[in-house]
Amino acid sequence: MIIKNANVLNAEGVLERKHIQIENGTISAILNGNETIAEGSETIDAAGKLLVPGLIDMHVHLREPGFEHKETIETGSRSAAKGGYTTIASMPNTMPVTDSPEVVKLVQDKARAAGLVKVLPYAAITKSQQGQELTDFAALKEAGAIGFTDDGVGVQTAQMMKDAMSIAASMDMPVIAHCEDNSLVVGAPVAEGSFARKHGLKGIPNESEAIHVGRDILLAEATGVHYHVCHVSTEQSVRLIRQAKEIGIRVTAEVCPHHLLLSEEDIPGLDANWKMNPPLRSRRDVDACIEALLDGTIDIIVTDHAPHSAEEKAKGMQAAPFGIVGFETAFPLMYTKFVAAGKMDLALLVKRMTADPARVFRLNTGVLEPGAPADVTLIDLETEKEVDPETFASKGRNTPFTGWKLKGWPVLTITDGRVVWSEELEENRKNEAEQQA
Ligand SMILES: NC(=O)N[C@@H](CC(=O)O)C(=O)O
Ligand SMILES: [Zn+2]
Repeated sequence: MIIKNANVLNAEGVLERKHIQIENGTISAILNGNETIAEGSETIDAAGKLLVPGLIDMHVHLREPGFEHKETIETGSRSAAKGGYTTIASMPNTMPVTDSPEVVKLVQDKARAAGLVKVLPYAAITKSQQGQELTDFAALKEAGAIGFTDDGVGVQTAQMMKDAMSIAASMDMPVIAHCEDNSLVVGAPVAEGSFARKHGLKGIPNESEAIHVGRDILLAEATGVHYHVCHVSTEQSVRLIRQAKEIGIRVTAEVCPHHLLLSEEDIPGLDANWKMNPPLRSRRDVDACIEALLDGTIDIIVTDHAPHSAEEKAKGMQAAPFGIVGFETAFPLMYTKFVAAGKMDLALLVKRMTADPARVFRLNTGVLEPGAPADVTLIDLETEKEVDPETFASKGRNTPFTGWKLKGWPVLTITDGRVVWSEELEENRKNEAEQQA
């Protein structure tokens, strides 16, 4: 396969016209755009499109097994591919929880059957994510888990976290933490602040996140583990991570587009499509997260794709589950609101969604070079479209970004040399499904 005339970022972050040659699922050559090429059996003309390494999302919820009404591994994979992702890491808060080799294998098997993107499973730190008893780390690593996390809940006791980190360190595995001290939260659906006060709701304080970040940084220092902080949302967490990095503690961190783009002041009313954990916080927190992403304190961008059904979200701000979908809006949001708005270089945005996650989690993808897997995404930086949840490939429609006018839409996604998403492919798939019905 040849992808010709693509715009590719060079090492200096400047766009150059290139032809990408793919053989047996691998990038075999990257040729200068003015070279004439022998066209292969399959040629894709990418003229005018940006070609980047397939995007990598290290924090996603695919809901299978157990919550297939929200999403399945297949629908989640398709949503990811449509969003330009070729590698995603799935969180273990399924039912049963991904706390045994059997569930790790089930996730891998379903992902392979879907055959769209690479799904890297995380396994739970504690059995059923109850915080009481550690899982069998060795067996889970052996089964293919790439790290340990109880995402969805914080590990409440320091001793449990320290034990988890000691074992993970001894087997060279990372610990990934959802940072939340439950004693500071109790039943609050939104952040502490003006929105909570206005609507008479309990508030989630910044300390509930940052207190775990601080505790865990000390434990990471003591154990030497690679400690990765999930969905950073507070100024205080940023400060602690920055200091820890300065003194050489092995900490990395992620942030979600919604925590870079929305504050509590933007929440229009009691609509649960604006309810997620961590919650939307103050403008100061948003600004701190942006600064941290730009200066490298925060290493990577993740979506925390968290689909829920419309019925569940209709229960209202207090009762609805936390979470919003993310795959299909992440790149257009970040491109339009940061790159096109002149606040971030295109090369840095792409790096935070490809090479940086690959570096942090030691993946063999995320770069465009001969010998690398042919995981690539073509992006249209010109066409403006409105976010319309009805068009999502995800089962989830829960997004606060409905109606936003964005550019930077992925148009073609290739995993291991195979086109896994394009409009044409999608049309064909729908037609076939209709004929079968
Ligand atoms: N982020 C969310 O709001 N929800 C996630 C859990 C999580 O990532 O904490 C979910 O599983 O729904
Ligand atoms: Zn979480």
